[in-house]
Amino acid sequence: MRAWRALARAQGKTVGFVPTMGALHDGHISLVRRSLQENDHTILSIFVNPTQFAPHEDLASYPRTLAGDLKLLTSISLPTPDAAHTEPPSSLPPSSADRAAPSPPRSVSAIFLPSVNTMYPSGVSQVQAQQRGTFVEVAGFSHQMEGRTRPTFFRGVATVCTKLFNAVEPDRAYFGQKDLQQALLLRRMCRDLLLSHPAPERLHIVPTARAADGLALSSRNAYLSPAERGYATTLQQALRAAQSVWLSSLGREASLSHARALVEDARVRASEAGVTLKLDYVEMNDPESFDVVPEETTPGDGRPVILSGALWVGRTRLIDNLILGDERSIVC
Ligand SMILES: Nc1ncnc2c1ncn2[C@@H]1O[C@H](COP(=O)(O)OP(=O)(O)OP(=O)(O)O)[C@@H](O)[C@H]1O
Ligand SMILES: CC(C)(CO)[C@@H](O)C(=O)[O-]
Ligand code: BAL
Repeated sequence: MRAWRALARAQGKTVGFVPTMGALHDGHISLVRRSLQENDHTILSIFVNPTQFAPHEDLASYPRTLAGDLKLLTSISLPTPDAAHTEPPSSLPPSSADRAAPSPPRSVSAIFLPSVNTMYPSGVSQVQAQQRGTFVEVAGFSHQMEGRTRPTFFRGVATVCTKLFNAVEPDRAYFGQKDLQQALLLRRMCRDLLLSHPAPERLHIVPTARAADGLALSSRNAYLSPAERGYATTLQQALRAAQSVWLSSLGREASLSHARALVEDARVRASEAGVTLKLDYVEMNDPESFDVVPEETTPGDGRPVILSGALWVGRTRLIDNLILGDERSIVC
């Protein structure tokens, strides 16, 4: 990894990085495409990180599909931005500049598949009290939203991403909006740790890729039975319902109550079909502090708000979110 990175630097090539846990889908591919557009090299890592899973969570069963992942990654190619922009209109004869050899299409340059021992030289435990070695905590930002149900999750994510960033030293890194709290927290971590690889403003958040019915793509969707899949869009529908109430300036609680009521209706229907739905949370939080927004906040205030939630569909925990307002004004 270090030799590959040193060569890219010596050649003056930029490196974009997409960290993943594998079981790749079109959401991951949208991050890869964005990186291919913006960097000379794109590197993707696949590492199922034990420390972000609590002992009762699904580390053992997490989908691992390496052969398919590698096949998918090697099939992606994108015209280089230069080649795409210099194509002459077809009615004109090519100029001498146009006749210069076109740049080859860009594809993923490298795939980083570290072992658990490489990533955790001091050993690894999913039990925080038994962990030894160096860990990274983003204090004050790891207990809200996802962190309330998964109190050790962001410590594991921040730790592994620090290590991955140190290994790859990317110029830019790409994360998905589906895991919005994770991406914002990592941006803050880069700022707090004065990282230049990537600099916080070069940690990019890519919109959530969705199935045709609106379900956010996720590796864990593979756990869903066909009957469960029929109810998996409930969370997205609930968030949309809350959004419409929010836009009528009825306030946080009215909006969230609407979402909860929609989930309750779906829960009753699902249970008649033998499918269990259980709402973990729906919340509205400030994108900078992650605090719950005050009840009196309205869309007219002009500050963006994170509307997010998690829903158990059978034994599968699905998450989703919407940014209400102008996401470009989110600073951290
Ligand atoms: N639907 C999606 N759209 C855009 N980015 C996504 C999507 N799903 C995942 N990502 C992003 O891909 C990166 C790697 O995520 P990961 O490998 O955990 O996949 P995942 O589908 O989120 O898995 P999980 O089921 O564990 O949530 C993260 O930055 C994540 O936010
Ligand atoms: C960022 C990440 C790769 C860290 O393990 C993981 O949390 C993920 O895939 O979202
Ligand atoms: N995409 C988030 C990884 C996790 O849930 O563990």
